[in-house]
Amino acid sequence: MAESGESKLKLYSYWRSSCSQRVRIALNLKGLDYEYIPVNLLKGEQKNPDFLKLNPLGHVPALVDGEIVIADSFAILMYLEEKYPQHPLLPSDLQKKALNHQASNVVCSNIQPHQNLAVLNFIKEKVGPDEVIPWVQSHINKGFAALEKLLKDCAGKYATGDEVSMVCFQLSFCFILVLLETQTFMYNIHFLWVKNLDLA
Ligand SMILES: N[C@@H](CCC(=O)N[C@@H](CS)C(=O)NCC(=O)O)C(=O)O
Repeated sequence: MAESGESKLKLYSYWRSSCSQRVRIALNLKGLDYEYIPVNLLKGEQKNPDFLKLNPLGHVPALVDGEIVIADSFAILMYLEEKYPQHPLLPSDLQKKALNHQASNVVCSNIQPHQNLAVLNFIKEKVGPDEVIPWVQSHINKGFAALEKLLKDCAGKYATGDEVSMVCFQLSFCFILVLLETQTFMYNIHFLWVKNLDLA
């Protein structure tokens, strides 16, 4: 659903990127139409000069809304929430809202960065291939242990109650951690409406 007179949203994304999945889930939850532009991280397309103009860090996702460019999943979710209030990503209860922010930031700051391709390759090259998994696991496990404590008293059907909210999207990255054979926990994480997978 693009509003009349507005250009269609564009999402630069990679199918296996957990940060991009969060945004795809939010877009689909809110019923927003968008153009999907694949950026193949394994082929290094995130380092193409044209993409670096959108995000100098060379990370997906990036959302383009007319003249507005936002290149960070948390910032994108907040933007979508303000501009398209339908199917809210955050509960109205202040405490639950704060909890969603806190848990989302644990994922964004303390867990996800450790399993980034650039980080994995750096450890592999500078420290050694056998060190990658233990290094990453030790950091990610700390984040999960904290999340588990944070959410244990409020989890319902979803992470912070019976409504889908932002932190569920943040947690959609669990499948990557399963690949890394690290400790996982699942608070009924639903892979909602993840569409347009680019399997290239
Ligand atoms: N804080 C950023 C992190 C973005 C990020 O780390 N994206 C990963 C994919 S999930 C990426 O593009 N990695 C590319 C690389 O490591 O070269 C966000 O939440 O959007």
